[in-house]
Amino acid sequence: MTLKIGVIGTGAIGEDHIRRCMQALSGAEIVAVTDVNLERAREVASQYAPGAKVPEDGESLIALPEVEAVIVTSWGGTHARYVLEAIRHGKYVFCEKPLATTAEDCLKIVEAEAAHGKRLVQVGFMRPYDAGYRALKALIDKGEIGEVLMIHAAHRNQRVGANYKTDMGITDTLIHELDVFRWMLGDDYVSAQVIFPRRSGKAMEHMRDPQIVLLETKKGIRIDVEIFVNCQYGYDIKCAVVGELGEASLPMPPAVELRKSAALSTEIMTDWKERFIAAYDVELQDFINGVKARKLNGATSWDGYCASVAADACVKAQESGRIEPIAMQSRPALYNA
Ligand SMILES: NC(=O)C1=CN([C@@H]2O[C@H](COP(=O)(O)OP(=O)(O)OC[C@H]3O[C@@H](n4cnc5c(N)ncnc54)[C@H](O)[C@@H]3O)[C@@H](O)[C@H]2O)C=CC1
Ligand SMILES: O=C1[C@@H](O)[C@H](O)[C@@H](O)[C@H](O)[C@H]1O
Repeated sequence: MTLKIGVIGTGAIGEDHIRRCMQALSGAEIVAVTDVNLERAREVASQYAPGAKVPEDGESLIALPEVEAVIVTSWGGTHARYVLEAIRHGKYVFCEKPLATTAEDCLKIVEAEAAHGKRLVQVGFMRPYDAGYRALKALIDKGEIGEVLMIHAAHRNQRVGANYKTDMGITDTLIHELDVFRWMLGDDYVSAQVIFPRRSGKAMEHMRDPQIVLLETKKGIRIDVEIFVNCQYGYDIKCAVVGELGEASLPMPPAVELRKSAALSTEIMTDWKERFIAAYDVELQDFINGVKARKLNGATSWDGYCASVAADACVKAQESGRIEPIAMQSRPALYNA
């Protein structure tokens, strides 16, 4: 059986997921696409999914009887309304991160899904599907470095556009770390602080970049994450986990070592699409298989909510300069492992 999917939002990652479903993965086809920019939706459909319908808005797409599952890749602020609408129709939905831009909206989704009584939502946190992070978690779980004490991490983008604001360093960028560390450590956050080092002259005038986020978990693990979204040289994701017995680091993606002119060099990627291409493939194939098996495996609405609560505290900490507490509601039984 081929799973019939509709996609809302045909920008950068929407287009890439449509290509992925139509050309790289198996068992699914894109039968409808839409975007507030309908011209863009038609262009993407004609390139990758020529037979797809182009309804005038996301709600109409979700209501189409042939659409069995929905992928939401519109701007973050629009996610909640589409995810809630998909749940109302009892349809499976893959929502790109963030699940919603406020913890309050994430909680509405959690409550709607819990009321429905079974999982319908998978959040597009792809790092738990990345081979490097999986290897790192496996090593930690085996006890190779003993109890984890600290994490030193960095999330660097080459540059960002004019619409990117300082708080997006948290809600759009750090949100990946907020999710992946919960998954890797099986732990939750209790507080956050944000420190601003000297501002890079390469950042747009309206934004403060870089920033350092300090997190503390329930177990007392301390995490520092550098967010630097105009680092100029490449897309660089680093993560070193320090335990009682040693340190384990996220591997770099494989790259040829070049020895030339008395120098040894390896290429650094510049684009998230390439850096995590395999993880996105595995993640979406798992969603397709999960819908068919009526059992989703990837990040839950609860994970989306937890990341968002932590993100809200970090944004507050950006403004207050203080250590801000992070407290979750109690977890509905639907999300118990
Ligand atoms: N998992 C990951 O690594 C990544 C996730 N993302 C997430 O994917 C989402 C989209 O990001 P990009 O593709 O980079 O942005 P983008 O700006 O390239 O594309 C977003 C598209 O959504 C459309 N759109 C906006 N509001 C809409 C609405 N109400 N209904 C229908 N379409 C609407 C826009 O016209 C645009 O074409 C964001 O939430 C972003 O955080 C983006 C990049 C990587
Ligand atoms: O999700 C992503 C973007 O939306 C975000 O803007 C980037 O900072 C991240 O590296 C990328 O993975």
